[in-house]
Amino acid sequence: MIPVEHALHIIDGTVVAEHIKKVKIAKSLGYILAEDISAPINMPSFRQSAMDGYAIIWSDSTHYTVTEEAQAGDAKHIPLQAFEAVRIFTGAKVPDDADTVVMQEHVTKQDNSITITKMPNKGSNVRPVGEQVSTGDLVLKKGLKLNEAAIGFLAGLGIKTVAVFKTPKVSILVTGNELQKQGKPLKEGAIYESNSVMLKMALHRFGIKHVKVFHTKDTLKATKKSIKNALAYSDVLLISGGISVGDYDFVKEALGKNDVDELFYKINQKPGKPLWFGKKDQQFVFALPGNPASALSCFYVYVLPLLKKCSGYSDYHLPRIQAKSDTEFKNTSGKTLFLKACLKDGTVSILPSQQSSMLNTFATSNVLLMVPEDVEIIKKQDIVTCINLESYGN
Ligand SMILES: Nc1nc2c(c(=O)[nH]1)N[C@H]1C(S)=C(S)[C@@H](COP(=O)(O)OP(=O)(O)OC[C@H]3O[C@@H](n4cnc5c(N)ncnc54)[C@H](O)[C@@H]3O)O[C@H]1N2
Ligand code: MOO
Repeated sequence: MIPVEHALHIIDGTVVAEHIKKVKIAKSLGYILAEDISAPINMPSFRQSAMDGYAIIWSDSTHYTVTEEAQAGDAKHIPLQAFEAVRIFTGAKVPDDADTVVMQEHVTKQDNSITITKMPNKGSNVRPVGEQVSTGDLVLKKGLKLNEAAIGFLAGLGIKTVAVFKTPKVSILVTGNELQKQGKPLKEGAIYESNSVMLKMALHRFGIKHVKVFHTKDTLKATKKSIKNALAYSDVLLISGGISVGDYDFVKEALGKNDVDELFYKINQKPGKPLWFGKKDQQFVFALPGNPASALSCFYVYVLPLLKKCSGYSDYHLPRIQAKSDTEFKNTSGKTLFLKACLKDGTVSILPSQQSSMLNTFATSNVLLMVPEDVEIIKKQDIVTCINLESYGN
């Protein structure tokens, strides 16, 4: 059995290959940029008016004659002399000879002449060429998570496609003869299968929408075959159940028979002690304990970071935050605990139903309170470390 920090260190040390694809920018939301982006054009690419008003050659005079009009989109060259003004609109090309735009609110107009009531500084309201970025500037760096602002910026630069990190293909393999689908009354000795739905939702929340689910009966032969089938489909395989020490827990042996190399098995933690992690070439396998709260807790602490790493994130662990506990809790297990808890206004409450079979209070948890293996008691007012379950894909 290895300590939690050791298992996390193994996840951190796992080298993942860069899988990259080109996508249209409108399909790139939420992906991590896999290339540096240099500006292909100046932005703006011409001197732009920042206001609706009048373009002039700045002088001490407040009187100007309006000679022409420049609309947004106009490309024509408009010559301008001293004491002349060009009626201009926001976004329009400022005549080459003009150096200043006066807002129309600071002007009174009589026929074709204007009087400036509030003279701006020379150069006002003219956006210079390349004010935002210049051609060739490194404007977005590889590793950035693409949000709507970044995509809007790319669109403004005229860029149509970008290279992003692919999200891994994930499949789930569910083990357990006792499992029954929803829709019919429970048979004696059976339970409704919930882990595949839960894990699928956790993957959906991260942005992995297409998840293939496999099922196997609890025999070595069937488990071995199902793992083979699931591996044929996936970059990352999540197995639920069958990883403990019972006579019908065949997952570990079946993984060995499929040449998946073990990277760790059994962590000194609760829940999730029998978590197994391994690798076959560039494919990764997590065998998650079947108890629902164990499976979900392991997903947050170990699986999600690996998925984020494969997807190009450099900061891939869920953030840890410090909070004040309002609950006393004894840790007599000598294990690191991940407790279902609710954080509000800097104070964290440990919830009831901590057993690994129970999801009822996980449903209202927004953090996992982490109790290190050597801490025997958490007292009220103690500052504790919490894993934030809400800032998921940042
Ligand atoms: N003698 C020992 N027994 C157990 C140990 C141990 O160290 N020695 N470890 C316990 C711990 S801790 C855990 S966690 C579980 C993990 O067992 P498995 O990963 O082999 O999981 P299963 O036995 O298949 O299932 C455990 C539990 O979860 C329910 N389950 C399973 N799959 C699903 C599903 N898809 N949806 C909902 N619920 C599921 C299953 O019915 C069991 O109740 O082992 C302990 N035993
Ligand atoms: O590790 Mo198990 O998840 O404690 O029940």
